[in-house]
Amino acid sequence: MQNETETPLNTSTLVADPAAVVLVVDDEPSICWAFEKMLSQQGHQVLTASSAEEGLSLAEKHSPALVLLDVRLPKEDGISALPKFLAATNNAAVIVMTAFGDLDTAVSAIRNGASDYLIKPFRLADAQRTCRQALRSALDRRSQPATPHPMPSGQQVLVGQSPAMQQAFRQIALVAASDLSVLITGETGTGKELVAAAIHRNSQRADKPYIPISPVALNPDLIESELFGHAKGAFTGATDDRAGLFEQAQGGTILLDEIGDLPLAAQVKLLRVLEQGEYSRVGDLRVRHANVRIIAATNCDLHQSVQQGTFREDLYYRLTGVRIHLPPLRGRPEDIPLLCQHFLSAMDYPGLDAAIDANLIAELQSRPWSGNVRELKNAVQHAAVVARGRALEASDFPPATPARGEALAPSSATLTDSVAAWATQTLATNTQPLTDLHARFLAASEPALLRIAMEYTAGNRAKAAEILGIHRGTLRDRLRAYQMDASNGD
Ligand SMILES: Nc1ncnc2c1ncn2[C@@H]1O[C@H](COP(=O)(O)OP(=O)(O)OP(=O)(O)O)[C@@H](O)[C@H]1O
Repeated sequence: MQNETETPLNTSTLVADPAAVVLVVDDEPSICWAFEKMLSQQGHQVLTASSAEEGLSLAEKHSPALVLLDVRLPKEDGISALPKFLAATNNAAVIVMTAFGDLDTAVSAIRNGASDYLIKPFRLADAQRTCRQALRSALDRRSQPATPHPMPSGQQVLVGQSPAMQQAFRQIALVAASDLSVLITGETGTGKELVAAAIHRNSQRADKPYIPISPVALNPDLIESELFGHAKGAFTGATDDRAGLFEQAQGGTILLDEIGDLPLAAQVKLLRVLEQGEYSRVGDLRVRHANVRIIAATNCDLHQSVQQGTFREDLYYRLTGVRIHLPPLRGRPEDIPLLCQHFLSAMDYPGLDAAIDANLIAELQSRPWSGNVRELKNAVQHAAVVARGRALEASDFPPATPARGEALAPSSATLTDSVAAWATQTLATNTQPLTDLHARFLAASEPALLRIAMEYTAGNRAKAAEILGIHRGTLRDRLRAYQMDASNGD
């Protein structure tokens, strides 16, 4: 991006635009940085990714309104990934970024559904104008009535034949018809967000906005303002009145993902919305009416959070009235063949019927899938790329990740011996019959593992969670449970 000759930014007019989630996919860190700075100054939430694959998983999770997509990316290029971004987002605007002389690519990108393109190197002022126009038309499109009960795109279809998933489907159908708030529980990657989207899509609010919000992705100092809006002068930097996400979702549905991460002050406001259908912007006493259905999701034990004082008890009981639980994938192996077919068919994999044989299915069903359906989806996509059109084999799949708890599985004789000695001694020294040996083992061994991961990442929880292969919220809960949460977070 060229910065020297640009016209000055007119931020006073920009802050009036509604805040949106913007995704920048570029392997040049300087480009990501420049967009992040420019767009976050305008109040947008900016996510960045250095590859199409990483970008797609963020797009699926956060449904950005605008995607800035570079053409030249390390693995899959931007042009071939474009349809996937369009499918993974709800009518996002996609701006394709190309190098000089690559105009033909840009033109074909527009033909394939991109909203606009930018030719590198570009001036900041041009980029700003293009982003603004694209965002406006995307937000307009999103707020316009959609076709009633649109067919879900391949990305949004919930697949499952196990009794547990059939039960979940029944519950979705029942609650969709009502306007009740719902709590969706389940381990990471079990499909909670898909369920929330399905409830919205099948409800009377289907033609109104559906806004998934992840409190951990919001600036903790501004979270109340992001959710409920603020009045001009409410705090330093509040230069204008601003509507929050609840206002943008008016008439529609909000998904509060990882609800356990919501700060206590925002929990109070949320309870008021749930009980009285009212809220006020930060710094503004005027009572506003919220016509929004609230769906919450969590992969942690909210009841434990209540006991630890980090989650309000009244809110807990208000939310747990209707609960849909998604069991882990290892508890419903009969869903694995169907899911594999589904993910391969979404990739238009040739010879679908013969692509996976019974032996391979049995091998996949024996894996622990601690990342659940998300891990299976990534593994199938990985295997399909390696197999390049032939029938898939076990060796095409990435190695199985260890089961929870098995992460501590001994890799050396010394560790094995220590675990065996510990278990023998614990059993021998207990006078009462034991019923919680596994929990005791975790409590004895897990703190050391967490401490090392936290030290290794200099206290950065997001990185530590990545290394451990667990969700950030889970790590936070464990650190809290072991009273190891004095560090700064991320
Ligand atoms: N039953 C299913 N059928 C088809 N795809 C699924 C199913 N369950 C999950 N997926 C896919 O797995 C991925 C993870 O799903 P999702 O984001 O809904 O999980 P989650 O439980 O909300 O995870 P997290 O707690 O980490 O936010 C998505 O790509 C989703 O499309």
